[in-house]
Amino acid sequence: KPSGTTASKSSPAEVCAIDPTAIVSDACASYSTLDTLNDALSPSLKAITLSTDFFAYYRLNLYDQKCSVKAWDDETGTCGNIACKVDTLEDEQDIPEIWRVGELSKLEGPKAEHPGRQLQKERGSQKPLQGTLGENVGESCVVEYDDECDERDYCVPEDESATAKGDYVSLVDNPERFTGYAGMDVWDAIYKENCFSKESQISSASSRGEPSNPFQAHNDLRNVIQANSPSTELAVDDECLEKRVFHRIVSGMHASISTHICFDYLNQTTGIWGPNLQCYQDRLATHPERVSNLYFDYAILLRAVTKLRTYLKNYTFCSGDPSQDAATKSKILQLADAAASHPQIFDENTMFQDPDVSGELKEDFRNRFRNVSRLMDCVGCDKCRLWGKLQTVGYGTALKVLFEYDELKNGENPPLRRTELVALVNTLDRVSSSLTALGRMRDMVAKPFVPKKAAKEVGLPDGSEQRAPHRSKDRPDAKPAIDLDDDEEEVVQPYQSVSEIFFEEFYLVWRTFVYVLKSWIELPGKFFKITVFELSRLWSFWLGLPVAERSWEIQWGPRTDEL
Ligand SMILES: Cc1cc2nc3c(=O)[nH]c(=O)nc-3n(C[C@H](O)[C@H](O)[C@H](O)COP(=O)(O)OP(=O)(O)OC[C@H]3O[C@@H](n4cnc5c(N)ncnc54)[C@H](O)[C@@H]3O)c2cc1C
Repeated sequence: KPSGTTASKSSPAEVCAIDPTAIVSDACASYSTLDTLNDALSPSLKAITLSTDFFAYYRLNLYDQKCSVKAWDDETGTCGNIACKVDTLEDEQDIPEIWRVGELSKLEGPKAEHPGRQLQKERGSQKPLQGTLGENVGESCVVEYDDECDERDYCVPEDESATAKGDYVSLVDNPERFTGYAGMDVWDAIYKENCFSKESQISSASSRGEPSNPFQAHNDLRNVIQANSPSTELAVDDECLEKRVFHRIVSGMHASISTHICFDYLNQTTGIWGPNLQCYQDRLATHPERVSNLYFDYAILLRAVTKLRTYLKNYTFCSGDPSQDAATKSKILQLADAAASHPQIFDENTMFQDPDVSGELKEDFRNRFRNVSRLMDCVGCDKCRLWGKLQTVGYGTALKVLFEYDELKNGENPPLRRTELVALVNTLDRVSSSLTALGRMRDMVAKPFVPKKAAKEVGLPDGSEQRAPHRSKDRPDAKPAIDLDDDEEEVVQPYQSVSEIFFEEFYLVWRTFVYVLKSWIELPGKFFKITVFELSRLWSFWLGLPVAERSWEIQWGPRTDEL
């Protein structure tokens, strides 16, 4: 297959037209490589996010920050209008009670208020939260002491006026899933807001007296994006490159949220939680560029965690609890080591190359992430806001690590707060879960064998069938659901007769046979094309002409589901 290609736009009937062997644009790995990596790493990631106090709780100002976008565009004054745009949240009163935010998306897990400095002093370091998160929680691993936001951060400064900076929430007990919240206007504001006008780019370049090619870094980025832009959603033009790069990250985050919504969906008629394949088709399968952006996000997040390996070796996870500290450290280092043992999946050195513009681009990113984080305060659903805020901090931290950190140095790197580390690892876990969920939903569409009644229960369109949902044991709503985070979940086995099993196996053997036969038939032609291509490259080289990039590569055979 030619490297650097992704799928063309798929028809609604297709599952997902992304070619697994294609390289994810901007990253250095193919879709199937990232899938394999995710399969290998997700158990250790789960062990970290589910079972360490340090990574299972998060501190944020969830309720006290007003939806305000004032700072984002003081000069034009348009921010007020965009702020108004998100006031559809007020309209939730029109929604039937059962669908209101208060009903569906209230935080169910333990919460604790962050103690102010004075209270912390009085309570001492062992029980600063006084058991409010549960008696078994190592509070010294959870509490973060107030510090100031560094100017170099991609983070959002918390509300300085608040006496206590935020609440602690359990991420394990507040899973990201369908809430019924309609956030289209917030997404719209997020995508619209982050664009720099062409004029500002040109003026910034001309003020430096650069007549030609002032945007080498922009062009580098544009080239890699252009190589793999399968749809109009990521259409490449010359006007706003920063927006497009930023867009990939946000769109990947959006795709991840959509995946969790579709995978853990509440069927309004039956009250059953489970995958909604129509939702998957509508929001993901028919938009390969969104899926591509999700993979891109996985690559940058994992690369950031890998880059922190040395830093994590010297990090103190919870003062005063050496055993927890050691356990947490060993788990996160195991993940970083395992990730580092694979070839690099993302090369941040291809970005921000030009010393003349890289400072501005980084500043742009920082400002945009702050703006997006501020927009998260406009999300009118507690749980969505929790995960939205966490994930923007997670991506901001990844960018900070990728572009501000030097792997070989330690003391000179900018400080990393506990919340940033927790957000980064949990954001990676969100995207990792999304890749797994996408694979499952892809399989469900591709391998239909559950009776129609069960298919209807999980929202599959008429005429389709699918696997039955898993039954989750520990959810308060205890309805059948697939829970990627629950290792002990019981799988409801779908009904399959002996003849169905036989034909399924027989069909697989047949497809394998056809595949092998076809490969042998095509082999001489492929060898001939490769020889001609290589000779033409040699010819160009000999003449001193630019040598075309190699457009073929050797790959392992397909997975069973690709046959
Ligand atoms: C920060 C945030 C967090 C949220 N968390 C949750 C949650 O946890 N649970 C929940 O049920 N709801 C959540 N929502 C709401 C949810 O994301 C959707 O807004 C809602 O389900 C309605 O979906 P939709 O299909 O109408 O379009 P939306 O997902 O709202 O998308 C709006 C428009 O954006 C475009 N678009 C969609 N996906 C992408 C993409 N990946 N890349 C580029 N463009 C895209 C499309 O043109 C689409 O019409 C959240 C919303 C926000 C803003």
